[in-house]
Amino acid sequence: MSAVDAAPWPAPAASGPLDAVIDLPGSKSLTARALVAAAVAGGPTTLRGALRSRDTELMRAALTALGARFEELPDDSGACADAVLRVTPAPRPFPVRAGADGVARIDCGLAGTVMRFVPPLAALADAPVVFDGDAAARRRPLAPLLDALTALGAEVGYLGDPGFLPVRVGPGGGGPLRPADPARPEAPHRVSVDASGSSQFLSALLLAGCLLPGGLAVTPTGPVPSLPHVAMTVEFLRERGIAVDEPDAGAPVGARTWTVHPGAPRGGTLVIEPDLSNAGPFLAAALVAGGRVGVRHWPAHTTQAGDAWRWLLPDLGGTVEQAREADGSLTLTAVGTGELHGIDADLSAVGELTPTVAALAALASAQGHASRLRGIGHLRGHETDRLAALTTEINRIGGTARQTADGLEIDALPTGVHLHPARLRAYADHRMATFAAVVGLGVPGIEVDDIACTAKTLPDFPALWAKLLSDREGR
Ligand SMILES: O=C(O)C1=C[C@@H](OP(=O)(O)O)[C@@H](O)[C@H](O)C1
Ligand SMILES: C=C(OP(=O)(O)O)C(=O)O
Repeated sequence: MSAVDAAPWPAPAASGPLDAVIDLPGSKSLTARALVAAAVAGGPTTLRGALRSRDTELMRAALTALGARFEELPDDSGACADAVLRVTPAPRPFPVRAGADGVARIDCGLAGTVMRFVPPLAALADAPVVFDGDAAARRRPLAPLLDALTALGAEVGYLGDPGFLPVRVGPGGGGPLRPADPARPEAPHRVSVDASGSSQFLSALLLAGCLLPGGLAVTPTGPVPSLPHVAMTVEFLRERGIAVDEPDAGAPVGARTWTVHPGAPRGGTLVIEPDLSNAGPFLAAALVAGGRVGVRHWPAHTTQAGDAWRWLLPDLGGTVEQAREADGSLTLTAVGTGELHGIDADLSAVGELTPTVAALAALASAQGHASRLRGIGHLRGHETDRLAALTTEINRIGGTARQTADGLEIDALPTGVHLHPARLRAYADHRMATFAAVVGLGVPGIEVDDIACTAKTLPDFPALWAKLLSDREGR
């Protein structure tokens, strides 16, 4: 039985103002970087608060196939229910573990982080690896990264459609492992990449770049979306002792070069922040239902895209408060009245927040407000074509949405026209499933065909959502 054959999930409608405070598991993006850095580090790493979800389990399996070891320890802090992981880094070159048929395989599932961050490591392994994933992963862009690896001397062989999974990646003649210039061993390797389809191509090269003799200088040939995620990669490497030179923000596109210097990231203990992108649907719930929803342990400084909720939610009709708890941590609380505003926003830097923003915008359209979401053409290459999916699902419930070249427009509905119940499709996309959950708060009778796909980054979503709605005492 496939997930969509399972019984649809009835999205609960709001029955009154909320008053909840929640703890969320660790950030998917920070956990992915932490697992990769720990797997190639100069010594063992202990990770606290690491996310356990489909994406991060696949990342662990991928890095295990390249020789890293992961051991779960009992959580002695009592502070969080997430895994405490002890990571023993892989020796180099990474010793590839082949299956019974002599072929080493890595399953990427639908995880952009696995399908982008791990192939550069396979170029530094002792044998080729075959990467494949879900049917939807075979449609996600990969060619610019693989072209960059080929330019660095790796072996890349397409096993299906050129430019897509499945693909075999190996060290070739050892290209990336040799100095770029034998006469100047300190000189970095240099490569260009078109990262306009995904910032993950740039992050992937930077994460592996410190392992190349001389390091790696990467020049994107076009615009780069999701720049906070690149900043996250850079900050992450620097915190682990790797020097990274960043280009001037004002430098022209095509002339901006990120240079990562050689070295092994430091091991040690690392605490992962809660996932602020996954905080979005919960905070949005306060705007739809009215009342208050707090998220504990909001970081005071962060590179996570989800920190943008602090300005996005006020634009959409809510207010945001931050309070310091007795233990010194921050709780961020969204406060709403049920009255929503439309929004006209460039979301290129925070594209993964779009489905939640679109849910609020769709509900705002039934209160007479139009919205325009711009700068997010690259969402066509996410877990599903999110611009197509959001348009279809908003129109399915009686809204009026259309795609533009780089985003979405949602028209204000005439007075007296309401959104109506429907069974919404998730397209195997965790954020389309949570889009539907937020819509369902405001439109009684919404069902979701596949709520289980939220396990990609937030396995407990249905239970957390139920608690959000029942927890009237909150604190
Ligand atoms: O590096 C990362 O962890 C991510 C980068 C972004 O990818 P895109 O630049 O492809 O949007 C983001 O949307 C994705 O959810 C996670
Ligand atoms: C785009 C996303 O994921 P991925 O890491 O698979 O690219 C996302 O989580 O919104």
